[in-house]
Amino acid sequence: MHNWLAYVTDLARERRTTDLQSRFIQILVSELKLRKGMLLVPSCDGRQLVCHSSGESWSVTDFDTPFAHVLQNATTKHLVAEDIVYWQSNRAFSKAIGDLGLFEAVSIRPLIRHDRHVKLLLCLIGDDQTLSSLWNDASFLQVLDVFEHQWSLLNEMEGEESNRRALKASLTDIEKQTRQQERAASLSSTLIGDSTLMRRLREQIANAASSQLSVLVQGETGSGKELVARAVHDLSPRRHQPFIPINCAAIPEHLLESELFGYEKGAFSGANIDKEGLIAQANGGTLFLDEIGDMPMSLQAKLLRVLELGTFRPVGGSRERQSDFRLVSATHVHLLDNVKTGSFRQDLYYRLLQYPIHVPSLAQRKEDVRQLSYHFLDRFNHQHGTRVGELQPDALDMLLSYSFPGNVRELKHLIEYACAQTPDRESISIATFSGRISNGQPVSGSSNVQSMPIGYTNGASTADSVLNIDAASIADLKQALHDFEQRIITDRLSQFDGDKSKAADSLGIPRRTLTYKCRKLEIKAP
Ligand SMILES: Nc1ncnc2c1ncn2[C@@H]1O[C@H](COP(=O)(O)OP(=O)(O)OP(=O)(O)O)[C@@H](O)[C@H]1O
Repeated sequence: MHNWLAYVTDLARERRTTDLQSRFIQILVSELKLRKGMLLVPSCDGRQLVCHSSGESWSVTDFDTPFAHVLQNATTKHLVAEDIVYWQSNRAFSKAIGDLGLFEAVSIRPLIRHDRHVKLLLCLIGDDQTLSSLWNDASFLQVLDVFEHQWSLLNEMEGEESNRRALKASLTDIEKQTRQQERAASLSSTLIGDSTLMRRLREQIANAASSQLSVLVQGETGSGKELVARAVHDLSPRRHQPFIPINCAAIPEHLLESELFGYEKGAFSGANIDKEGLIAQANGGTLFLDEIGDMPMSLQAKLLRVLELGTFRPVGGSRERQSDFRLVSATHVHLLDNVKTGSFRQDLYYRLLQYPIHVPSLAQRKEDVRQLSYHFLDRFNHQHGTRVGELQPDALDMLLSYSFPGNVRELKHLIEYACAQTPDRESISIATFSGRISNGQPVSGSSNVQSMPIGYTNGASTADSVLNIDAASIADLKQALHDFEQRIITDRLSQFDGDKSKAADSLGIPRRTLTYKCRKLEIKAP
């Protein structure tokens, strides 16, 4: 005679279904001296039954175990040794049951029927007589009832709790997504363009900004890589710390190391004081290495070391320094090709590429040409206090059919050039572009002296005129210096028949620097 009711408080005390199940089976096994007891729980998709304690599972789609039948018919099965032979072809089942003794049986009972669904199976293996009388024992059936109630209650509470957690997680996800979208949208006043590609780019920037990963920005010259790098910094948690840019192509090789790492007094002749490098200055903020593809091999190894260890040593220094910076790099070359040809370290490449961002060329997003054109036109008017009107339809059409090898930078220069050619309050005509674009192609030498406005006086066309700038009419110093530099280099290149080494020598700058300037100023060698 079992005192089942003594266990009721035990069961009512459990607060989790898993604990309740274990406690229940424990009670049954010890009270009935069973060989084994299991509770089988249908998986979420209903295709499997999973044992509450061992995690073993049985498919219930093939009906090759009695479990599937009990689940389907919702009636108790009591199987003695000869019945079990029939099911022994299912290895997992026969392993779980083991060899039944002569007086042993397997009882499988469906529990907690709800909407014609069975929520649990109780499987008991033990003495045949004990098990067959169990289902007629009123006091046991009362305990079973308590167990089922308690299980349903806990299961419902756990379901609600998991729904609450899932809801909270999805709300957090939605909030995060909304925040990311707002951050991406906040870039639309600096990274102009409403094309799908531009919107996707802004989203990528917002995602990259919230991570700590190294970002590699790739894209054609003039497509906006530097703007993207800056935006990654501006949206990142480091935005109140310094953004330190350096162009690896613009600095002579022998100076690049000391620029980046700094130097200590006496490191070389002329090093009269300690000088902090850009890596140290970027501490807490972002270091932007533009034209990373031009970084010399020797420095690539040193950069990799800084990225791996977070420490570096200034030139001539003996002590390691620390700098916590986030690296953003950019290149217009296909860096993987450089890796293949051995001019760029593969390990560094993958270290830089933790978060790749590709900036689409302007030709890939022609929809943005109009918006960008008006952006540059408004900026021109604002900077020069002018009121140049809109683009005439055929002028806009010409821009839309142009291929823009120099990307957004070229469009910007074209608009500035057109504005400078257009009298105040008049609209920009197609004729203003005639010196720069013809039949959808750049006019050769269009970046030369004849076409560029300095101080917005027309007609400066020779090297001599470089010195004849109407300084009083300069309204944008940056633009004037740009044009001035462009004229000098263009003139010097034509003087040396396009020989960059000679032109660079004659101007007292390294060839690398000249090459870099030519690209930046869109100067094509004659
Ligand atoms: N989406 C854009 N919206 C507004 N201005 C842009 C956009 N993209 C580029 N620009 C402008 O175009 C010019 C060139 O951009 P930027 O210097 O970022 O290009 P880049 O890809 O870094 O060029 P390079 O390869 O020569 O270094 C800049 O004046 C920049 O402000």
